[in-house]
Amino acid sequence: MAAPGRLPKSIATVCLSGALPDKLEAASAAGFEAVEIFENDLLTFDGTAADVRRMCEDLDLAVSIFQPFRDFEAMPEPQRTRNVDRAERKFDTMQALGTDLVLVCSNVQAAALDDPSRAAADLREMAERAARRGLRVCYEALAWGRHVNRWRQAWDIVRRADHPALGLCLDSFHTLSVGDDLAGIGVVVPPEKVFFLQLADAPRLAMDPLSWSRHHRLFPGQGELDVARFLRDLLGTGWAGMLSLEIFNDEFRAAPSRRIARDGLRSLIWLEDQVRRAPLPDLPRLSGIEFVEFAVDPAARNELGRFLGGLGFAKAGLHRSKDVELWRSGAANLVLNAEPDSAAAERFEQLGPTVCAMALRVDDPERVVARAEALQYPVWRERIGEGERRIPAVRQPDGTLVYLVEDPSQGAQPIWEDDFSLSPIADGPAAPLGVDHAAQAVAPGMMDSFVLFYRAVFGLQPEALWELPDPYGLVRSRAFVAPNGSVRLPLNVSESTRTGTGRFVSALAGAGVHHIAFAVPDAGAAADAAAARGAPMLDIPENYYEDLAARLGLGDAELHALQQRHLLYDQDAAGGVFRHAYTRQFRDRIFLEIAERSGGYTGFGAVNAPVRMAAQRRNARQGIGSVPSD
Ligand SMILES: O=C(O)c1ccc(O)c(O)c1
Ligand SMILES: [Mg+2]
Repeated sequence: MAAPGRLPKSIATVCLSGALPDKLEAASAAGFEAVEIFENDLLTFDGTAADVRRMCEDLDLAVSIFQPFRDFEAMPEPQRTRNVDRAERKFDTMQALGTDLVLVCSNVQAAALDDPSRAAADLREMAERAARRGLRVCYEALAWGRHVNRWRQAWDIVRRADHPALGLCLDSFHTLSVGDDLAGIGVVVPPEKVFFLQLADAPRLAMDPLSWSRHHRLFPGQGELDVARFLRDLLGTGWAGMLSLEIFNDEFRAAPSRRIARDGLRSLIWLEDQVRRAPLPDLPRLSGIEFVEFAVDPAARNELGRFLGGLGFAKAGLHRSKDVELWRSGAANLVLNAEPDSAAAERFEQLGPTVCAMALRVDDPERVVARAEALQYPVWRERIGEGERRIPAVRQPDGTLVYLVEDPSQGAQPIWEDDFSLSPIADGPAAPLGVDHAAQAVAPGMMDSFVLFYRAVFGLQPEALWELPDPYGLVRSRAFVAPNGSVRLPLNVSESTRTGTGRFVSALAGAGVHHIAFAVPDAGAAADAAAARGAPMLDIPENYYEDLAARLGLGDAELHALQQRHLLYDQDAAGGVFRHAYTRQFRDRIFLEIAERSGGYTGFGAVNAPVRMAAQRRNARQGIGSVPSD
């Protein structure tokens, strides 16, 4: 039974990959109370409807609905009579399945009559036949229905049919995709006549609703439709039924069903918070990336230390009880973790030197932990030594850790002082003000899991998607940004295994941070200092600067100053300017950036990414900057 406030939750089998038993197990393991049995999943199952019913019973799952029943209403004879026979046969199936509800979606046939009273009469007859067996029918307007494609039209027909066993099915996608909403629904539809509710989000795409719906639906919170408002409008009528997810998505169909099912449940928990039905602990107030942590062993640490030294990083502290070093430049912190028998060691054993974690500064770490746990994200607490601070972490969808540390600028004792013996270091010119952003490569099909994670746990907003041409394929990039701009996390994904992103993902069997940008007050001075230290900076071709001059009309002196330092440049419409430069790669797996923002620039220099990616490939071919990997 659902807790007070919470509503029971269901998921359509069509959302999940695998054979029907896999789908049911995944739904049950995630904690759903019910499943929509999608007819195709039954047709392709090698067993009877009664077998499905038993499986569901064993898994503690109710069958919330059987669907879809297509092209039923307002057909001319002889299809009309045939449809009634077809309905009786599906009622048999429903009874064997143990569900009392069937979904009829609006007719898409060219032969369908544009006659609401005929549609009403047909549905009334179906409802009457259903009622004789104790069954019920609900009617859904598909956004591409031949004559019925809005919920108000579907309601008009249900109202005319006037049968207690006939009600409405609402589906957020069909309503929101055509620019409609549920405003005012309470005035016309009694809440008890909404028999079923399907929830789906989607990205905004310029596409016909049918293709959009069949391939690109997402869980609530993963897309751009206002599903929360949709649900709020319905709850406002006093309706309190089951929340059911119905997502047709090509990536979901290919992904492990357990991850997708769990994301589905999380999306509904998040949505219940959005509509204040079952509030979660408040979102954190974020104030930056406190550190990025590398998994190393002593040898890799030496090599990585030399690489970091090029940007002015130096050892600034030693952990009191573990083989962990703090490297620092200005206000940017990097942790090099060689402690055996730790989460870092586990990652090092498998993947060699890589970023294994990052830490976000938040107002109250324990509240974030409570929020993450309520959303069923795993929480990690490393063992600690006497007198040391326990830093909790949440696991990202790829298994890497996000530590949560209290913001030292808000009066909290910096974690470094409890756990490290610190040795002061002298900062060079234009030392970092902090970590500007940390970019991650994610495996294809994982992006939407991250969208939900960052939005639901941290309240990060996904920015628009960039499509960046790498010499060997396309990289799609999307940044997640805190509302106050203090945390920026770009995520990159590539279907091609030959792009920089794709190679990183396959080499590292998943995902991780592959690029850390440090905010500097003056990119020119920082680049000069890096050059003086012999940092391996990425060469940028002359053509880039010629294009810059043509595109943005920069003066010769400014252009020369950029070119000399391998600096890239971008500006936005409001006059914000971005100057940045990259190092070559460390072992083909991580590179660093110095980044100067001015005039309120909020982007990442995405226009320059193709130039950077091509330069990285050129450098890699020339055998520079990429020490052979282990
Ligand atoms: O795409 C479809 O055909 C389809 C079927 C059933 C639904 O509930 C739906 O929203 C869409
Ligand atoms: Mg639907």
